[in-house]
Amino acid sequence: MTAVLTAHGVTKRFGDVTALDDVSFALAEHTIYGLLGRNGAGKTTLMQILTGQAFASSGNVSVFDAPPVENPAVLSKVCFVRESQRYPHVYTVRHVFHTARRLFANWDDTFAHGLAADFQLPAGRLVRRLSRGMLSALGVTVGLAARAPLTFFDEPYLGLDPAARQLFYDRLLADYAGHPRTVVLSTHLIDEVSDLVERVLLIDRGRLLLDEDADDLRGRAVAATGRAEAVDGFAAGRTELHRERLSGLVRSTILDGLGPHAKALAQTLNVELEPLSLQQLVVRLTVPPTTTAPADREAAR
Ligand SMILES: Nc1ncnc2c1ncn2[C@@H]1O[C@H](COP(=O)(O)OP(=O)(O)OP(=O)(O)O)[C@@H](O)[C@H]1O
Repeated sequence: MTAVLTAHGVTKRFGDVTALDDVSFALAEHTIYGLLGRNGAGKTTLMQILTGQAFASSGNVSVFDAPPVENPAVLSKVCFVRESQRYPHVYTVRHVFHTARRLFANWDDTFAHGLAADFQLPAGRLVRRLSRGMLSALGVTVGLAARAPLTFFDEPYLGLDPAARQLFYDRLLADYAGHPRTVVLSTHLIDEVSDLVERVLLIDRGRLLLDEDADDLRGRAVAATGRAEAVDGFAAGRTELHRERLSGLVRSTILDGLGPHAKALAQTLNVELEPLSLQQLVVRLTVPPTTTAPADREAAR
């Protein structure tokens, strides 16, 4: 794999809060990542450090083989789109595009104006007069048209309605096909991006819980439903993440439960198997179990 970014042992402390705890991973070129995790998990803090906007308390980051902090050569290849982006008071949408053209070597003005039209973004309007959704559309437009080799989207599309979000996903995929780059999407809308992302980084309370191929994860866990003894028989020796009772039946969430052997066993035991979506899996891995079922998060690594 050709890495565009590597992070080694990145830890970030804010007083007694450890926002990131010994996080290490690499981002490959030409890959779309989903950066997932619950509120306060550390996603924004991580992206700020990776884009040179904040210092790690310890550990190091290399972006295109150099430290990103105050490094214009590196930062010209990196685009960080976030909802809290501030613009000068007098800026219109057109001004933002002008500035982006100077900042990003691969900026495509025609693409930007095409996206603005798609999102019904008035080019002459002051940014401070845009609606929340329009501001999100502006962020997304800049992130796409910049065509930066490394682009981070920190939930910039939260203000977008479902149709506009779909437009963003469609445009991203279409443009990515012609102009492959590394994209990191931080989002809580996991089901929506589940088919888009190729690899998943899951952060839980500052620690990197998963760094895996999205396809592998999609088939990784199952919900097994049946009578308690049957489910016990199926779950024996497997990693059970969660268990609940449903009117006389037991439903157990199990990791690595979908192989041919498991399917045959489930059939014999009369246990019904249902694959978990990426979102369900992330919820199960990051929400503490409310029952006495054993939960082995380490096994998910
Ligand atoms: N400047 C700061 N000072 C103190 N604590 C901070 C600061 N920035 C972040 N934190 C804390 O660090 C932790 C991680 O925050 P971060 O914003 O990175 O989470 P997140 O995963 O992006 O959350 P969300 O999904 O809610 O946006 C939280 O506990 C947060 O309160």
